[in-house]
Amino acid sequence: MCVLGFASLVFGVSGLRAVPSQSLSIWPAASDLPSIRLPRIEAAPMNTAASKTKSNTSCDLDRSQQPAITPRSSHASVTVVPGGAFNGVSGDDQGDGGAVQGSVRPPGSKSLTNRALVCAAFASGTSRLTGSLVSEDTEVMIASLSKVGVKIESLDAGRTLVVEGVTAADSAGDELNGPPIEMFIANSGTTVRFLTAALSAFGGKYRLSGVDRMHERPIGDLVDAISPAIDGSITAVSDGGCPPVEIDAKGWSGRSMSVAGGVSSQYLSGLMMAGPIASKPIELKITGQLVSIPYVRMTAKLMEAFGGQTDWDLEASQAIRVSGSYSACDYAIEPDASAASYFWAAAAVSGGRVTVEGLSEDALQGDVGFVRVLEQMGCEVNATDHSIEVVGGDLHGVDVNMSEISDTVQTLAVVALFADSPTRVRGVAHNRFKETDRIGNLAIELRKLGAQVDEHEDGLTIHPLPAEASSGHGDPVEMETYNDHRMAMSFAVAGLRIPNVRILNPACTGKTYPEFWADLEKLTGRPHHWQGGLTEKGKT
Ligand SMILES: O=C(O)C1=C[C@@H](OP(=O)(O)O)[C@@H](O)[C@H](O)C1
Ligand SMILES: C=C(OP(=O)(O)O)C(=O)O
Repeated sequence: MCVLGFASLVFGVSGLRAVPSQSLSIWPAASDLPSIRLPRIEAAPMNTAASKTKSNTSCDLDRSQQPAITPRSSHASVTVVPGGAFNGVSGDDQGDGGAVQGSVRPPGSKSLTNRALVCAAFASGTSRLTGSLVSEDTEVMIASLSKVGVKIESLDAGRTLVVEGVTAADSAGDELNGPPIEMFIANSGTTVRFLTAALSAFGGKYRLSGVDRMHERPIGDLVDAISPAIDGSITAVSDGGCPPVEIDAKGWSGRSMSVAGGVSSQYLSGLMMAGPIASKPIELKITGQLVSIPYVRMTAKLMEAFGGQTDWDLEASQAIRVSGSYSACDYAIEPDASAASYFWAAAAVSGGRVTVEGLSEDALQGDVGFVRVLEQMGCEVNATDHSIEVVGGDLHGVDVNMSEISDTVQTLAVVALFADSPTRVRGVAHNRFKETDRIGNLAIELRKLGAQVDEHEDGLTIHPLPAEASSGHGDPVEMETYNDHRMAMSFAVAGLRIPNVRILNPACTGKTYPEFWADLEKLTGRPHHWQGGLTEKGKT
């Protein structure tokens, strides 16, 4: 049965450079994490007790041993043009230098597109996914699924995907004697984690590899969860339990698995989505605290739309039972809420007013909760059942656990620069394992703007930018993006307020939002300044 539900969700709320060498633990103490029940995100006033973490992970990365971060893919840079009441221009002015005002509809959600692709790929029948994201992360998912025999037709410039699923009968049994099917998953965490689970359940011989950074991002806990249940073998090849992943299997023979939740929720989501592909009910036990919980609820809702069933009571038993099988579905994908955070932040830092269309507070994506943090900081939030508007106000620092909305930490850190008191971000130790170290490298870059930023094991304290720093620097400040789309998009928000913020490798937004720069230009009504030969394709 196809359920197009937008169920309500309670908020819980690379240039070449050696990374600093330090030991890293990523297992936050229970006291530092949100309770397993989804709380509404409450950003407390600053100055609550500092958090503690303990080291207890099989996925520690010895960063002194890591290769250098992937080089920048382009030598271009972009400087967005500041504006707003804070730069001597009335907040009511439109156009050049004015506060950011307007509305925008971001492209489809990466998380929903890649989930819907997996469920549709292993469903009986033909699904139609509308509002899909067209970006690197979805392209590598589509290319990989196509290699398993899934037929995916792209209409409307990729925004509609017609997916003809494969079933267990089509499983790649023949390939078991031949070489593995090679899949390139770039730096897409959702793709490698979802497919590792799904393909091991489906059966066949596969090798999933990506860019250098992907080979530093942990997947060992997922491989460890699958190993005892697999009829065959599964290996994470790189040191510390990181991709490439090699699978040689006839599917899953076990029915119960245990997975650690503290490094990434994508492991659990992957196992959940793989359950119906394994064609028999399974039970998943979560060990330790679970990060990014709203994504797991999103997984359950998405699966439901395609006929997968999940029965879970995280609070009582930390266990999820998965059953059912997938059947084709027409599914409408929400705009991306993490992408929306940059536009809401643009209103916050420029004293403007921005409406994001196509999202409501009932969205499946927990990142819509970002607006409630902005509200705690002093912004006004006006939500309807199809849009969320943020109106800038006087900004105050907050103390907030962002474990549930960790993709918006960089956005919030930039907004925090313009508050009148410090902001403490907690609960995001796992952010060190994303496209780059989103704690350490974020602190390095924000300091370039003149901010005092304290790095903690589980987050950051961002102190307000001194007045002289927010009025700009004579020379451009070059902001490294580490090939991390969210660094680039967040620094664009800083550039809306601070003159001469030059963002390197802007094309890295292509991971989830190739049209970001064009959409921001449209919203601000003023062209950015491009340097260094970025092509029109790169720009848009
Ligand atoms: O399941 C998903 O779609 C995602 C889960 C989150 O990862 P973690 O669970 O690793 O925090 C998030 O950062 C990522 O962008 C998308
Ligand atoms: C962490 C992210 O992506 P992923 O883990 O899917 O690569 C992200 O998009 O911010």
